[in-house]
Amino acid sequence: MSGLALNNVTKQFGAFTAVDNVQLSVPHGTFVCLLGPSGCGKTTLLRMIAGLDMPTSGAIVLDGSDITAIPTHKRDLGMVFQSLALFPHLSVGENIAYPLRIRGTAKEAQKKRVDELLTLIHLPGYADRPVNKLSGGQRQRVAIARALTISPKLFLLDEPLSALDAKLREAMQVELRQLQQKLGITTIVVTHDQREAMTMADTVVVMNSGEIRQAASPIEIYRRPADRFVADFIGSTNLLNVEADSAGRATVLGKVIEGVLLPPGLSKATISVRPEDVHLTVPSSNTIGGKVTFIRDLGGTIETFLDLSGTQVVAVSTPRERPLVNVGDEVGVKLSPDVCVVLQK
Ligand SMILES: Nc1ncnc2c1ncn2[C@@H]1O[C@H](COP(=O)(O)OP(=O)(O)OP(=O)(O)O)[C@@H](O)[C@H]1O
Repeated sequence: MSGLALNNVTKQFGAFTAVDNVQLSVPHGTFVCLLGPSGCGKTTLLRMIAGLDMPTSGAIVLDGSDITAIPTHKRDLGMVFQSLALFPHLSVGENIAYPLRIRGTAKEAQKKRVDELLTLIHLPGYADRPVNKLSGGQRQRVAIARALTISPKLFLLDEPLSALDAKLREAMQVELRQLQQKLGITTIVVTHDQREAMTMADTVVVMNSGEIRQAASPIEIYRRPADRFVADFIGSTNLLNVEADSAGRATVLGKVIEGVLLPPGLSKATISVRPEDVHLTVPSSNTIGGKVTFIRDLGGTIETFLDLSGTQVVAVSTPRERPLVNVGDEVGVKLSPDVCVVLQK
């Protein structure tokens, strides 16, 4: 297979397992984001792919060859880490040309490649500027360009945008994704920012405690979370306890949610329902009864907080579709089956 494969990769530090039996296949040209809470093993996994850490067991395979024991500098990688490590005393062009210079590439070819890359990162004509005179975002682009100078097989980035302010960071996410698509380079980015992951990735890999909990497209992760951890970690969600009736149908507070079945043999479970999928209506025999406890109007969206006999639920709507409710109102909650995800774990 062309691309990267992680086969049962485990990393232990003494008795502590930082990465636990990770299995992942990254087809050539894919953009993958490793996402998860602090300490879940993202950086350790990236460092093993980079050859900076050796797996305790398992294999790393690139384009069909086992590279587990190959040193970093022979892996054909481009890397950008949080501390960009640009050479402050060199110009933009000298920084970008550095990987070619140490390989003894001819001056003319170096210059040509630098110009190509400067166009690619939207900084044409910047070759002679000192890097310490650049803005944060410009420096970030130079670090990215330098990592791409030798057209690597794999592009690895660890929290590359975390030092930037929110606005610039969002712009750079779009830029990085567009650049990756233009070059078709297999890219793996570590981030703890789910918006960033959703913006850039073909595949989001959600990790917790050293394990992959789900690896799927952003929309699938959001719409069909594999378990409770993923449902709760990605976006915000409502977790509702459900019980099976005699026909196996899910019920909330005694009301059947038509079309949602619990797996055979399971009498209780939790369902995840996104706030934008909670619809409010007038109370009736087919709705779940709730009371409005708080309304937060954020301009673009309105959050309606509800109490469903002790369970807190949030419904999000836009001003246009805003239900006419006030704090203290009794309302009916309607859940359509396609928005309810039954979580077994
Ligand atoms: N060299 C090491 N020796 C011992 N423990 C380590 C070492 N490197 C990492 N760890 C531990 O392994 C776990 C995973 O660390 P890692 O840096 O991969 O997490 P992370 O998901 O990247 O977290 P963050 O988002 O905070 O950077 C942590 O509990 C960390 O303390």
